[in-house]
Amino acid sequence: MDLLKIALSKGRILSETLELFKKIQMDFEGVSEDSRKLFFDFEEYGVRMILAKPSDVPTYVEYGVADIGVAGKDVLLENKNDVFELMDLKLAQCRMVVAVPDGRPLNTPIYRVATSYPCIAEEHFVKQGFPIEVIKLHGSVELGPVLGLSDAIVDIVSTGKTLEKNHLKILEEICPISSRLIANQVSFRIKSDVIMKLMEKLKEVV
Ligand SMILES: Nc1ncnc2c1ncn2[C@@H]1O[C@H](COP(=O)(O)OP(=O)(O)OP(=O)(O)O)[C@@H](O)[C@H]1O
Ligand SMILES: O=P(O)(O)OC[C@H]1O[C@H](OP(=O)(O)OP(=O)(O)O)[C@H](O)[C@@H]1O
Repeated sequence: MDLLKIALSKGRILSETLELFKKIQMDFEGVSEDSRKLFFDFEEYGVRMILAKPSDVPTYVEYGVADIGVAGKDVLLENKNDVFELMDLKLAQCRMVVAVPDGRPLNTPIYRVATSYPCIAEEHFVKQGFPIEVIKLHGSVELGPVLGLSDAIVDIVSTGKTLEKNHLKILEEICPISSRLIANQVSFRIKSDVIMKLMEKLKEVV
């Protein structure tokens, strides 16, 4: 049987994603990062579940080793993989923002921006007509302005706690972020029946 291969993001959004599938009677029991196993077959649902690093999910889907996947809009905007974005699953809702030190006087120029999202940051400032230097960091980007590495950051904000604890404030919002269901372009055509059925069920619970 040709299983529908679904790539899910490990980490913070895995449990929410599994909960969502549970709501449509797909209980992927035993899927957990703790087991260190990275793929699971569920013949009863006709599904192979793949657990990937969040930023790699669209890559697996683009190359067709996964038919569909769940990925953050941030990853999709940054990586620009050739995949279909099918629906907003409304999980892991947060915002992509520009943040600066909270005591920063208005209109202070921004020259350097620390971020894990260099493309999103670059595009945002280019649109505004500001040439900036992007400093790529892999996490804890809030340290950029605190340590004097950068004037601003472009990063995700959810509760705002990380900004607050590091004396930063939002200067502007770039876009809202949430998890999206994506599909490989060929799989979407040849497995359209099963993918459409899955989407219909998901739409009822999202
Ligand atoms: N603070 C947050 N609140 C809600 N959603 C978030 C938050 N941070 C990230 N996300 C969303 O969850 C997705 C996965 O985030 P997660 O931190 O697990 O991945 P990651 O940054 O690639 O982690 P790591 O590099 O540690 O594996 C992101 O792509 C984003 O869409
Ligand atoms: O507004 P908050 O609720 O505080 O969430 C925002 C933080 O969450 C993410 O970081 P994460 O926890 O993934 O760690 P990281 O800095 O290592 O990416 C993001 O990069 C922010 O730092």
